[in-house]
Amino acid sequence: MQPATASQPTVADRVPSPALSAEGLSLSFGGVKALQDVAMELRKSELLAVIGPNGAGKTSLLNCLTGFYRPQQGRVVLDGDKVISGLPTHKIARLGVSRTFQGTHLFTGMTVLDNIMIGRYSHMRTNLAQAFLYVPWTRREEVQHREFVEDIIDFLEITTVRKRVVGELGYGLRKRVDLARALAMEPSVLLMDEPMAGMNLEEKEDLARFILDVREARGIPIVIVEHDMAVVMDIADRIVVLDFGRKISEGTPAEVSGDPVVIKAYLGEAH
Ligand SMILES: Nc1ncnc2c1ncn2[C@@H]1O[C@H](COP(=O)(O)OP(=O)(O)OP(=O)(O)O)[C@@H](O)[C@H]1O
Repeated sequence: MQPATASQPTVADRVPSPALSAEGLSLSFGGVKALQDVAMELRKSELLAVIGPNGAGKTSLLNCLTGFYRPQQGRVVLDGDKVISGLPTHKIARLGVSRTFQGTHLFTGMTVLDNIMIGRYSHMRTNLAQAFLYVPWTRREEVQHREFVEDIIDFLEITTVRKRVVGELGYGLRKRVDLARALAMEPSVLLMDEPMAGMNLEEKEDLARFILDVREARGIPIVIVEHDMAVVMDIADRIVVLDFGRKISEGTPAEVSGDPVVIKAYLGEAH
């Protein structure tokens, strides 16, 4: 076999590095093993769902990916070469990992627009004193951030409520504002923790459409933790299945839903 030369790319050169990957993650709380040697890969532009029965470790995995939990073993790598496990959450967010939460983490007394502007904070150069004195570049910077945010507001079709206080909005719209706030951070990957929980069918269909749009129109790869199997099977490109902290299956929706190991894990939950 010929050795690879500078003019002959190797297979590794041709395969794009994953947007985000986890290698050998283990995490325990006392005697509870929340994650055991879990590996996963989020490919560029894909929508990857993480599913599993209650207590399987889905939220723990998401928390390790975003730095909320620090795994005792393993590492998380962004864009093929940036090791982010061990970094504080705000640094991980600044590097482009953005998330939405179970429920929402919005300021209910503030307007939709102001909540989304908070998502721009990590991109602002202006400090508080400069903002107070309103120096000229502060004004220019604010205009640029406003334009960016208005574009997201249009994209998520929340223009009519942009000046409304978040506390007055229904749950479906709040979740859309939460998604807008996450997008305002200009993420390179987006992680969503149970976005459909507590929604009616119409709200679920709306949000599913916007999630697909984020992936398709903005090219942002997404990890979604979700209990609603109909939604997962409909929108996911691939699925990772956890049970008792271990990865028990991985593949396309068709592969995973036909996997006897997965069926057994879910039947075990029902009985
Ligand atoms: N902060 C914590 N302290 C102690 N135990 C925890 C903590 N977080 C998670 N666990 C435990 O780790 C295990 C995995 O929990 P995790 O919340 O990650 O599962 P999950 O798959 O997201 O569950 P669910 O679908 O019910 O939200 C569970 O046994 C849980 O009780």
